Amino acid sequence: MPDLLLCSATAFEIQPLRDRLGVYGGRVEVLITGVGLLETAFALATRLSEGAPPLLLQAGIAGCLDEACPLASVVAIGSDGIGDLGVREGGRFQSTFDLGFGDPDAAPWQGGRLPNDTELPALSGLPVVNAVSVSTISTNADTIDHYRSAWGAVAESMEGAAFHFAARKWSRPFLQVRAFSNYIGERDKSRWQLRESIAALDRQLETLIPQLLSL
Ligand SMILES: O=C(O)c1cccc(C(=O)CC[C@H]2O[C@@H](n3cnc4c(=O)[nH]cnc43)[C@H](O)[C@@H]2O)c1
Repeated sequence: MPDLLLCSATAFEIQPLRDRLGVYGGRVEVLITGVGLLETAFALATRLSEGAPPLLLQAGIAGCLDEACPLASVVAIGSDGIGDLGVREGGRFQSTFDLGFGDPDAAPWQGGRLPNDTELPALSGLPVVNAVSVSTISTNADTIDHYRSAWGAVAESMEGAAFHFAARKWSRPFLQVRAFSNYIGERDKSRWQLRESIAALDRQLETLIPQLLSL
């Protein structure tokens, strides 16, 4: 059994680390979950039901909702949730919880959110920000404003909430780290910093993983 399960949506996002995985002598297992909440939830449930490692880490790129945060900077996620599960009607978004489906405080939910209330975000030494997970990448200004105001979101990904949900269900210490590849709503891919964000993520993982393995 490894000491740490490192998951990422795609192999590409953590390729530099995968190339040197041997340095951890079998203590770190990599799980490539696939893109999006559904694939991530299924991959994690399948893997964790075979025996959950004592520490869970998710790493990847993300969109950034705050232009004060530089691209290629790396953050730890304090809280995540599903941003687009519900209905948008008359310019107003209502979540499935708002519509009366499910209990927003039934575990692993807490107020309809999936906070990381372990010590790991703070221990990482990274800026801790809130995130929102979506199935449709945001390009609409009203939607982006809603994620900023209702969620306090600074990061947008397509898998974080599935990871927080699974980790909270299995009661394992967990940490989600994200490097900003783009500002959300930016459609000009030449302005994205994919290569730079993956390199920055890798530099953080290089110090973070030994730190987590020493806990
Ligand atoms: O083609 C596009 O417009 C496009 C926009 C955002 C992301 C992609 C990807 O193919 C990457 C998917 C991957 O990266 C994470 N990610 C990165 N930026 C964002 C974002 O602005 N909003 C949501 N997710 C983002 C995501 O977690 C995926 O795993 C293509």
